Amino acid sequence: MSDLAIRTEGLTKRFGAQAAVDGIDLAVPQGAVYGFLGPNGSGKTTTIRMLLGLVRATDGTAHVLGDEMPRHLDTVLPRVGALVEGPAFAPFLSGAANLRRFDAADRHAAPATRGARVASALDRVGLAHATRKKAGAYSLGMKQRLGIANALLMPRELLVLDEPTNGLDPQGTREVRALIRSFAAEGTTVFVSSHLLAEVEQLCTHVGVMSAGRLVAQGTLEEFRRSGESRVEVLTPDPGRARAVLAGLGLVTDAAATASADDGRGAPSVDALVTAVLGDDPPPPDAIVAALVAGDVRVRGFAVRRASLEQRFVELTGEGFDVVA
Ligand SMILES: Nc1ncnc2c1ncn2[C@@H]1O[C@H](COP(=O)(O)OP(=O)(O)OP(=O)(O)O)[C@@H](O)[C@H]1O
Repeated sequence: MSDLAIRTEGLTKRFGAQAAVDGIDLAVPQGAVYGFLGPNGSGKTTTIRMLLGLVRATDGTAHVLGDEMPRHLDTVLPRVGALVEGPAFAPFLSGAANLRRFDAADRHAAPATRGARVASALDRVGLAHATRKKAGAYSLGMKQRLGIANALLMPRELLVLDEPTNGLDPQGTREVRALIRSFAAEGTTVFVSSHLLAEVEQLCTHVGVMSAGRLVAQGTLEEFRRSGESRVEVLTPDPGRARAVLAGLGLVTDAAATASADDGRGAPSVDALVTAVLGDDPPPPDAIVAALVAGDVRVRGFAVRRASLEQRFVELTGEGFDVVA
């Protein structure tokens, strides 16, 4: 199982009677950009805190980079860069001075190379121009990038980022996303939590969906796309016959949305939209069209549509997502 950067089994955290995280089995492949998606309060931050050894699990196990946490905290954490709830920067110190302080607190960081490390981390996140500026005068996006620079002071195999674009304006958001992509391009595994579906869709190779403390789905983004229901849509002035043909193909048609002039050949025809769910092993679209035509259905429009990721997540969590990019 060494190909997993993060693996948990039955990981659970209870606060009193409430299970904030309820027996989750995470599997984060090495090299993945894993989007940990869920509405507010679904248990993402608590999970991340357990992974990093910031809070003890009530039950279950967590392995990070192959070693059990928190037992191997001392050897695992130096290999992990983390951004959790924004680090507390001293507002009156410059960005560079803040990073030097954090670097000095890391006993694995050689003091002789500190200046170079800090300069290169700031450069990496695009803050080279603002090294002397006080952190208190940074924009929110700059502060977040300083937080990421802090996570990058040492070479990391895994980055764990808790809502890294939260509160950022569109420009800051774009910058942080571009950074995450560049880490991924270098082969760093990234575990990033988000309540933004569009963000996960744009950034991630894998996704895990949390709902009320449970991991309700997990897999590649592509698997998610495919797991949503597909529907066939037929625009026709002959909805009755179209329904009969689709039913004959074993497809379950949706209730008619609109009444329409049906099957009256010669009568002024009104197009109706007939839709049906494509099940597990549907006939190919061309066979559906052929069957419709053979069944005397005048096909004026035809489409096969897959449920959007948003519809899929709503199905899974019973909650709407904030879809703003
Ligand atoms: N220290 C704590 N004591 C009691 N309850 C807590 C504590 N920390 C978290 N919780 C509860 O656990 C649940 C999960 O919270 P968590 O912060 O992990 O969710 P989240 O998905 O990260 O949400 P958000 O995006 O709002 O941070 C919430 O109901 C929260 O109130």
